[in-house]
This record gives sequence, structure tokens and C-alpha cells, in this order.
Amino acid sequence: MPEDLPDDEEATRIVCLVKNKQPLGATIKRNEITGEIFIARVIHGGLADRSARSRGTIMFKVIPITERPIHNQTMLYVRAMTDYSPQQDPTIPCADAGMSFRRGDILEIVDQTDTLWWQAKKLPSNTACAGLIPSTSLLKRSQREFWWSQPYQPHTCIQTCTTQPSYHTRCPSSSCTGLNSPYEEVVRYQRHPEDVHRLIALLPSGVGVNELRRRLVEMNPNIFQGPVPTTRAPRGYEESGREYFFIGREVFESMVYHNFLEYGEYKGNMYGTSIQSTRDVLNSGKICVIDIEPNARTHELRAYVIYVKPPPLERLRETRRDAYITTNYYVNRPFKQDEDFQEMEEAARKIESNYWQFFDHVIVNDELQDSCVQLLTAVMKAQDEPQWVPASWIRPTADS
Ligand SMILES: Nc1ncnc2c1ncn2[C@@H]1O[C@H](COP(=O)(O)OP(=O)(O)OP(=O)(O)O)[C@@H](O)[C@H]1O
Repeated sequence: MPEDLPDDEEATRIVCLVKNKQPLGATIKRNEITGEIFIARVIHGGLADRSARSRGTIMFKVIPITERPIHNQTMLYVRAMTDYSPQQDPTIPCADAGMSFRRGDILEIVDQTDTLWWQAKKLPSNTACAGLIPSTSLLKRSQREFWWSQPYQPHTCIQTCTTQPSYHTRCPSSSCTGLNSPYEEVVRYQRHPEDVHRLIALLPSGVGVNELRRRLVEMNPNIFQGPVPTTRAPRGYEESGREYFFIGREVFESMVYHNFLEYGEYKGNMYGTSIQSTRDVLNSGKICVIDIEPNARTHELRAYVIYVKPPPLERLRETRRDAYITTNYYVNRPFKQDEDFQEMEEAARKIESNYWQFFDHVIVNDELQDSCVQLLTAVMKAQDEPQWVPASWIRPTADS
């Protein structure tokens, strides 16, 4: 458009879009009063965006509006804290232009011009074309509407926090508040070789985290250490300070209030994560590997969280044939095929539905040897490769 166009000249531009099998990459809107149809948005990187000229099959006459909307094109990366499917959203302006995502996906927000519908790409992305996703304010509004439409349940929030009733932890606000932020801003973080290692947290208890951690430490005790205090009796092969710090209940209780990030009871024994012993291991230059319960994700820990998932039932039966567990009543007893495995699967379902978005990596603990290799690879990646971490870890905000 020439800069010096006289005011009385009609400012029009002919835009030709080459339509092939791809979607046009633009949405249109009709003015309810005048009936005029105009382009509501052009999808970032889509066909319309990329078509500079064509031998035209489709011709739009585009009349620029006098007041241009303020463009907010700053790149923003977020982790989705909720699932979204445009096909099930009746409010989306154009479902075909929408982009579905799952909790935990990393999204690159490429356009926030519209306050309700942002444009984003799911990472890693090999497509130039962005898709429409609801903005934070739109999602919060729908959450609020949903919340108000529910029957009054005064204890919903408290129940969410106590799905592992024996654990007393600092609850992450995201799992306790009624209205959660649907996106968490993240930044790419690369550990400097001279910085302390990233803390590795394995969860949950019961699927073999102790066995995996033990093997990792045993493989190279000069690199790895797992400093979780427990009141459980050591098993034959275990050594205090290696798998756990084995301490008495009285000592444990005296440490609880001022030195623990989380603590709790699992199958009759007390376990905890001590801030100081974690820091001591990291400051000694080792890689600290701890077990946590899912609701222990806190700012102090800043852990790389690895979720250890049980394999399907038939694989559990096959792989755990010679395995033993420790329960309230027995130190070492074989798994009970139905009860124990079903309990494990049920616990995994609950954890995934509440916490999937917080996991940096998932290992299916099927063949033990494979799982150990996967764990070692993931732990080294966490130290040496860039990771997406909450932006508030790098540039703290007032409420973080
Ligand atoms: N992939 C696997 N294949 C076969 N056996 C396994 C596997 N993973 C763990 N086990 C066995 O299952 C039993 C329970 O594992 P483990 O003690 O690690 O469970 P945990 O509940 O996670 O640990 P803890 O009770 O100390 O918190 C152990 O006998 C262990 O050797």
C-alpha cells in the first residue's frame, strides 16, 4: 500500500490465495448488523499468510480497517495444564483452524492479538501453520462458568490435596485452587557445566522406584546418591546413606518440622525429603536422586521429575514373578497377583489424571534392565540438554 495515498482514495488491496488441499489459514466473520463479511484472522504460517501472489482461484477484496489492532507478537512458551479439543468446543470460531493439546504439551504462542483466541504451535513442530487455542482469560472464564454450574461441594479442593492421605506436604497451588492457570509460562534452561546438577525425583512409590534408584546408585556411587531418610528397616543389600538414611522414628520425628520438604508414611514406614541432605549431595558435586510423592513438587526442589509407570497387567504378572514387596505387615512378601497389581494400576490412573502435566519424563517399568538404561539416559539428558522449566524459576515473580 503506498504511504502517500490521498485520504479520499479508496484504499483497497487485492489479495490472491492459492487454494490447494491445505486449509486456507484464515477465518471469516460476519457483521451481525451490516451483514458484511470480513477476514477475522489470518493463521500464522498458514496458506493465507504464506501466499504472496497467485494466479488466483480465490480472490478476496480486503479493505483495511482504520484502527489497526495492537500486535502483541512477543514469543511466549507455555506448558498446557489442561487438555483441549477444538472439535468439542462449540465456542471456537472455526474448529478446523483449532489445535488440540494435552496436559504437559509445550506450546509456542505465536499470536496474542485476539484476547480470546490465540494462535499457537505444539512443540516440537514441523509445520509452519499455527492453530487456534483459547487464551488464558477465555479458559479461565469457561472454568469459572463450569465451576459455578457445579453443585456446591465445600471440600472438593481439600480432597484433591489429600489423595495420598498419609503424606503431609506443601501442596502445589495448582492442584489445590479451584481455578487454575491453564498455561504455565516456561523457558528453555540449560544447566551450566559448573552449576550443581539438577535434582532428579522419581515417583511414585510401589512401581519399583527404589529398585531403579538403588541400581543407578550402585552402578556409579561416585556420581549418584539418594539421601532420603526412612524409618523402614534396611534390606540385606541396602546401606545407610546410599539408598536411604535409615533412622529411628524418634530421630525422624525430631527432624520433621524444620528440615523436611515433605514427609509421610507409606505402608507403615516414614519417608521424607530433607532439604539439607538434598543440598549437601548436590553441593558435593553428585547427582542427587530422590523419591517423592506427586504432590511434593515445590519451588525449593526444582526437580526433574521422572514418572515411573507400571506396564500393562500381563507384563506386571510376568516381570514381578520373583519380586518382593514390603508392606505394613510383611518385610518381604511376593506380590499378590490381583490385589497388588490392580492397586498399582489404580494408583497410576489417579496420579496420571492429577499430575501428568508436571512430569518431565515417563519410564514404563517393564523389563528392569531396559528401565535402568532408560533412567540413566534420562538423568544424563536432564543434566546436559536444555529443558523447559517454569519461567518463575529463572525470573521469580512476586508470588513465586
Ligand atoms: N521392572 C521390574 N521387574 C521385576 N521386578 C521389579 C521391577 N521393578 C521393581 N521390581 C521389584 O519389585 C519389588 C518392589 O520394588 P521396590 O522396592 O523398588 O518398590 P517401591 O515400592 O517403589 O520401593 P519402596 O517400597 O522402597 O518405596 C522389588 O522386589 C523389586 O526388585
